[in-house]
Amino acid sequence: MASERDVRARLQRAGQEHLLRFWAELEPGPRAALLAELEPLEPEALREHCQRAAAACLRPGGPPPDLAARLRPLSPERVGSASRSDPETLRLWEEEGFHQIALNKVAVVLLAGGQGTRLGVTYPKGMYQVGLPSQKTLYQLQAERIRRVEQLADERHGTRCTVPWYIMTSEFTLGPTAEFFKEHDFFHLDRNNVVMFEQRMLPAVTFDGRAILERKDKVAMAPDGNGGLFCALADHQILEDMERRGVEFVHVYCVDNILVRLADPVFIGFCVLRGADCAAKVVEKAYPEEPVGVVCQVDGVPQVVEYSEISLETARLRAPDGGLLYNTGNICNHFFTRGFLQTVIREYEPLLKPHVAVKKVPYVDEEGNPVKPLKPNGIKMEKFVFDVFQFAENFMAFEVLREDEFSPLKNASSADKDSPTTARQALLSQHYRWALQAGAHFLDSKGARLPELPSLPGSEELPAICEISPLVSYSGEGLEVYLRGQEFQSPLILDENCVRALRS
Ligand SMILES: CC(=O)N[C@H]1[C@@H](OP(=O)(O)OP(=O)(O)OC[C@H]2O[C@@H](n3ccc(=O)[nH]c3=O)[C@H](O)[C@@H]2O)O[C@H](CO)[C@@H](O)[C@@H]1O
Repeated sequence: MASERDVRARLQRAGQEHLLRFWAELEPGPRAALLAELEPLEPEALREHCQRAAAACLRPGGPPPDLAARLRPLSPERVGSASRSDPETLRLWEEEGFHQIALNKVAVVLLAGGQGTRLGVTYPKGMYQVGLPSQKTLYQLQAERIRRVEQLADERHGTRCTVPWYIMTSEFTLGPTAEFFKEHDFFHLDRNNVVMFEQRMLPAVTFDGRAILERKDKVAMAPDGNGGLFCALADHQILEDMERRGVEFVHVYCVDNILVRLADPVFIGFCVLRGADCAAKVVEKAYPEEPVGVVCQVDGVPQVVEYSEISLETARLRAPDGGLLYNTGNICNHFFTRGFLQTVIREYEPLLKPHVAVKKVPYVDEEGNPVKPLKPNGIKMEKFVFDVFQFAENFMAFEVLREDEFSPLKNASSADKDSPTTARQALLSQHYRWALQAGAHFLDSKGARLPELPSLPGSEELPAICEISPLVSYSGEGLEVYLRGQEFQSPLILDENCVRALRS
C-alpha cells in the first residue's frame, strides 16, 4: 500500500490535501482504510473531476435553453415494435434470438451498482422482495428467467447453452450481493457463469470544488453512474471474458424492473436481423412527468434525454395524433454488440460527459463533527449508460407493451407509483392474464367460479391470485398443457412442484 507521504503528495497535486486533515487523530486501522480509499484516485483525474463539478455548479440549472429546438422524435425507420408487428414477424425475431442464444452468443449484463436511495433500503435492490406469494426476490426472478430462456433455446436446438450473467456492482452492493448469491447457491445457476465486477467510485464535491469527507477517515464516495459500465468492463477485462465464451450480443438491463425479460429472444432477434449495433427497448410514456428518459434525436443523432434534463413544457408537447410527441420512454434495457462495446471502450468513453446531481451529502465539519445537511451541499457526477447511443452506426429502438415488460421498483411502499405494491400487482396481473389465456379457471374458497377479467387497470384488485414461476414460463408460453380447462383455487403458485403434480 502507498505511504501517507505518497498519498499526501498526490492529493496536493489534485488540490485536495484537506482530505487528510484529521490524519493525526486517526488510529492505525482507520488510517489504513483512508489510504486505501485515496490511493486509487489519480491526481490529474481527481483535480479535473473536482473542477468540473464546481464549474457545472456555476452553470444555470435545468435543461440547456436550446435543447427543445434541437430535439426531434426518432425517425420511424429506427423504431421496431413488438406490439404492432404481425405474429409471423414476431416469430421470426424470436426464432433468430433463440438461435443466437443456443449458439452461446448472448450474454446479459445487470447494472446493479446503484444505491436505491428512493426505495429507502440499505441493501442492494436486487435482494428486495415485493411480497409475492413465493416471496422471491428480484435477483431470484432474474436468475430463473435466465435458466428458463436457456432451457427453451436448448429444447428448440438440441443444445446445452449458457447465457452468462455479468453483474456490475459497486462498493455498496458487491459484498452483500456476492454473499446473497452464495447463500442461495447462485439460484442453481453454474457459478462460473455468474461474473460479478465492480464499477468505480468518485468523490462527492462541494460547490467550490473540494472533495467531501464523510467521516474523519472516509471520503464521501458514490458510484460513477451506470455509464461507469464501460470503464468497469475495461477494468475487469469483461469483454475478453465474453470473447473467450463466444459472446457477440449483450443485453444490458437495470435491476429494478420486475417484468424484465432477460436475453429476450424477440428483442435480440429483432436487433440481429436489423443489423443494430446498439438498441433500446422503449414503452409508451404513461404521463408527461413520468420519470423515464425519452429516446429521441438531438441534432439528428439518436440519444436519450433523461427525465431530470427535459423541461416540462417539452415533455408535455403533443403530436398531431394527440399522443405525447416524446412518447418513447427508456426502460433501461439495451442491446449492444460486443464489437460496439469494444469501440466505445477504445474510442468514445472519454467523450461521455458526466451528468450533475446536486445532493445532500453528510460530511464532517472543521472540528470533525458529523453533519447531516438539511439542504443540498454537494455534487455527485455520474455517467449514463445510454450516452453511448450517439456513437452507434445503426441505432434502433424497440417498442414493447408496458404491461408485458415494465414495472420498475423505485419508491418505498408509501408511494402510489413504482412501489413494491405496483410491482407486485404488475407481475401478478400478468400471470393472471397468462393463466386465463391458457384456459385456467379460478374458484373462491367455497368452490364458486371467480369472474374472469383479463384486462384490469393496474390498480384494481385481481379476482384471483396466480404466480407463475419463471422456471415454468418465461413469457406466457407452454401453460395450456397444465391449465387448459382446469379449475384452481386462488391463490395458485404454479411452480415446478405444482407442475410435477399436475403432470402426474
Ligand atoms: C441513467 C439511466 O439509465 N436512467 C434510466 C433509469 O433511471 P433511474 O433514475 O430510475 O435510474 P437508477 O438510478 O434506478 O439506475 C438505473 C440502473 O442503473 C444502476 N446503477 C445506477 C447508478 C450507478 O452508479 N450504477 C448502477 O449500476 C442501478 O442499480 C439501476 O439498475 O431507469 C429508468 C427506467 O426505469 C429510465 O427511464 C432512465 O432513463
